[in-house]
Amino acid sequence: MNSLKSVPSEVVLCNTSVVFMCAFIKHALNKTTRWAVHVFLTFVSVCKSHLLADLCLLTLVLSWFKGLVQVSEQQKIIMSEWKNMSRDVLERQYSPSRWSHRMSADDVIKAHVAALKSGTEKARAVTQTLLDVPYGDGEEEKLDVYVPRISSPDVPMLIYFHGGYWQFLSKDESGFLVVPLVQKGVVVVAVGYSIAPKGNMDLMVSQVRRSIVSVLQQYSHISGLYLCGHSAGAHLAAMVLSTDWSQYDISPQLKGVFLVSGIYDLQPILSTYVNEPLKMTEEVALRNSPSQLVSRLSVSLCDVVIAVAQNDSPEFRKQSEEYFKLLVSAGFKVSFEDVPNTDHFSIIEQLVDENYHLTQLLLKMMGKC
Ligand SMILES: N[C@@H](CC(=O)c1ccccc1NC=O)C(=O)O
Repeated sequence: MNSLKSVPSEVVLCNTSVVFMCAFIKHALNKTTRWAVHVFLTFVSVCKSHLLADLCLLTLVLSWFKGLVQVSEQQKIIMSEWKNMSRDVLERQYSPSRWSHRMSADDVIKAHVAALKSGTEKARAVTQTLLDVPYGDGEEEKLDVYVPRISSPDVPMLIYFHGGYWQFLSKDESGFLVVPLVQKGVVVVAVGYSIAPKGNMDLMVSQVRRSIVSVLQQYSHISGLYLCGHSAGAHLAAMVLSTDWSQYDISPQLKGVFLVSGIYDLQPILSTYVNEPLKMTEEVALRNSPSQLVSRLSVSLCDVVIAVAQNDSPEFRKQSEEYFKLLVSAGFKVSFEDVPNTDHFSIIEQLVDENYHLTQLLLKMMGKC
């Protein structure tokens, strides 16, 4: 065996600098592998064989290269799976009704609209209401307020943004979730906004933000402000969470945001039928994607719940998982609820029931359980 002395000094120097270079790059990629590199380096420095030292170096370089390829491949798969989908596949992924296990796509939508309408009629029959309160000058810039009968010093307010892919539904069938909340002393507000094709994404986002400001100006005595949204409404609620309030008269202190089966990255729907009435450009989709705005969020004490249906499509489920991870890494207090035996529609319809898991969670968030 050769002693270390017999290895030419320039070889040792060159090998060592390559090892350090690898270690540096590897450190930039993955902090945990730094320790593996340290072990290699120690091994190289103590071994007495020129051949062994070169073998170590070769192994290290090869493992780094393999790791580099694997990491970038994984990142590519995670970041852009939807980019590899054909239009047909993408449209299926973004057709929530086609993933229900309960009924056909058409029937599940009909049943959804019927459930929301009858739930809202019942809520209006048993609750004190203030309907069509304007929050702006636009025809759709109105909201419905559902008020508890018993007055209490602790009155939280829940503002609800309806779903419907920014092109269906309205506030008029968005009172279905009111009864179990109002019974516990929560004021519920259902917000109307200008759906497409009349409205566009920038307008809808501006409307929901302005609705909050207006409500807070009229109800300054509430004990806490909470938001809930379903599907497109969860997207709008998440955009409220991402608001730079410096341009507004007040800066609302949100205590909790309850997001149900939402979309947080609008890019995948750009090339689908969903975008036909919306007519979003890539720029519009990016500036209205909550997932793009997380880094700008200042972490607040606000609680966030991200709920997704067991039978939401894989793309919808992934949207929720990825937004959840982004909020966690931004430091938010956020929890993820994968709701069993639900689809995109039943996950929200069941809020009519006070014993439903999400109703209980929502009440718990508002300190009313
Ligand atoms: N094309 C969509 C339609 C849809 O999302 C929808 C239609 C009516 C009412 C609500 C809907 N989405 C719910 O949030 C689907 O396949 O479900």
